[in-house]
Amino acid sequence: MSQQPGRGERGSNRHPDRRNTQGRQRNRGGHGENRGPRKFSQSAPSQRSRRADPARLVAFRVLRAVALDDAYANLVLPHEIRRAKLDKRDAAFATELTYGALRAQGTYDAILAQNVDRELDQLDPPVLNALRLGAHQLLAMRVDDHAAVNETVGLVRDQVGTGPSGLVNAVLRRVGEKSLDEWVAQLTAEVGELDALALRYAHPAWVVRALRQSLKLHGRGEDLEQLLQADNLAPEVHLVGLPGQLQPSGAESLEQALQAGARPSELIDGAAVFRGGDIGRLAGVREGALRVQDIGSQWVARALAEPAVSPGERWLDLCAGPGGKAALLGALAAEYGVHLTANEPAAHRAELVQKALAPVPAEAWSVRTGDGRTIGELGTQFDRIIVDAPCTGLGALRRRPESRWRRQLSDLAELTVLQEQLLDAAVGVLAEDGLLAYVTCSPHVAETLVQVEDALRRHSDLELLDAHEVMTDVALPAGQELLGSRPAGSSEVAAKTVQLWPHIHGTDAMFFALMRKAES
Ligand SMILES: C[S@@+](CC[C@H](N)C(=O)[O-])C[C@H]1O[C@@H](n2cnc3c(N)ncnc32)[C@H](O)[C@@H]1O
Repeated sequence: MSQQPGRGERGSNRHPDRRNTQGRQRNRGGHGENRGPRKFSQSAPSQRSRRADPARLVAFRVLRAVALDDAYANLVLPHEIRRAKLDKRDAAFATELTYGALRAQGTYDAILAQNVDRELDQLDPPVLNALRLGAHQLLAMRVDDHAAVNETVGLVRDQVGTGPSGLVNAVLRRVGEKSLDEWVAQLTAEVGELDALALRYAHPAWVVRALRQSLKLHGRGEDLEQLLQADNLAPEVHLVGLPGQLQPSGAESLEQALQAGARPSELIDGAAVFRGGDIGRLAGVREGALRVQDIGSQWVARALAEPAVSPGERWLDLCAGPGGKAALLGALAAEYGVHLTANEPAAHRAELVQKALAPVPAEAWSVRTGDGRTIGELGTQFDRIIVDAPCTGLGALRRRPESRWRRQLSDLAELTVLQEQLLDAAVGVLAEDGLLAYVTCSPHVAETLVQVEDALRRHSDLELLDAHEVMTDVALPAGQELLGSRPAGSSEVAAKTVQLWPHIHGTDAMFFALMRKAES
């Protein structure tokens, strides 16, 4: 690989919350080892590198796309890495830099604001993005200080022009004068506990508040810091081998994944955990019988689909895009001789659902492209329905580094109305004695417990089942143990529903409620 000037050792994937507490004397290892006080280049910024380092340029491009086009970093990054033809090591560096700078953006902005002589929103957006990248290298990566500053200045000269390079140089030098812990200590000296946690763990304060409330109501009030820490770690890759008589078989594909280094899930059957490695090279993934899917998602889909199925049932996935749960439900539907309708309003996402279901025998499923609120137009009653509702996604912050800063508290109002309407539409097409699963990848109380309580109030013919029991039934022993006991003194809805957590279950923070429509 090409030797990057002074980049230092890469790949620590560390985050602000997990950094050492040794202050300025930290050993950064590798050829960029830095054991003493920080050293910066003596040459003026204008005399330094004009060329942007390709890995840093990739990170810069992704941050620009996220800011300007509302792009998702996890979708843009692989494309930019391919475009720049980065080798494996540079790709890992670009990934850590991109995700780290995006995830900790709020914390870095607070630090930068201490060192810039104007409001941050008065800086050119590309300059601010470059400063965030520089801050992440200085404060959370094993990169030599002078390389972090010089390369960021070079990036700015190459991509923005020489004008702002002096400012970038000066600001980053000041940022590099303290460790992250020292900056956080300074910034949190006079703020309340919640704001201090928000800064330390790089979450917006309203998100910390929402997570704290949800943890409390689920009897885990002590866990807040652990959860915030878990949100900042890259998730492991979870795989599902689709069940049933598929060609090729999901079970065989899963076996191949295990031989390639994956380990079987301890929580549920048919799942595996893959750590480091290119999943694209697994034949099963290319052929579709082996899919990447969070184990929490698999777990709730199985909990709806496994209990006492009768052939000929009709199932509905009301919010199916991009098709993760639909693929698993479709494969189970084919196995049990039932039919799945997968509904999704966004045409491009409905296409993804079609693609996800492609390995499943076609007679077992169909896709409807339409608004879930109009599902009654089909004139069909369904025996099992999953409403995997559009939500804030606060339970999947590990996966989408930028999402915590993009989401606003005000989004909740619109989303909770939509969730309510989708639940009502689902109840309208639920057959007597039929099962309705309500799922979110958010633990926000307004999207979870409150939605279920309100739905039960609006629909007196709905009965809340014990989702805890159903999820325990489809879990392996370790999964049963991890589900644990119900929170003491919680409401009936909290006791009968399940909230998974990244720091406990290693899954997204999925919420699962199961209801049945009474026979009249
Ligand atoms: C949380 S995602 C579903 C994830 C999916 N079940 C899976 O496992 O891959 C929510 C989905 O709801 C869709 N959606 C948004 N508005 C909707 C509506 N009015 N009716 C039905 N689905 C909607 C979104 O496009 C999105 O694909």
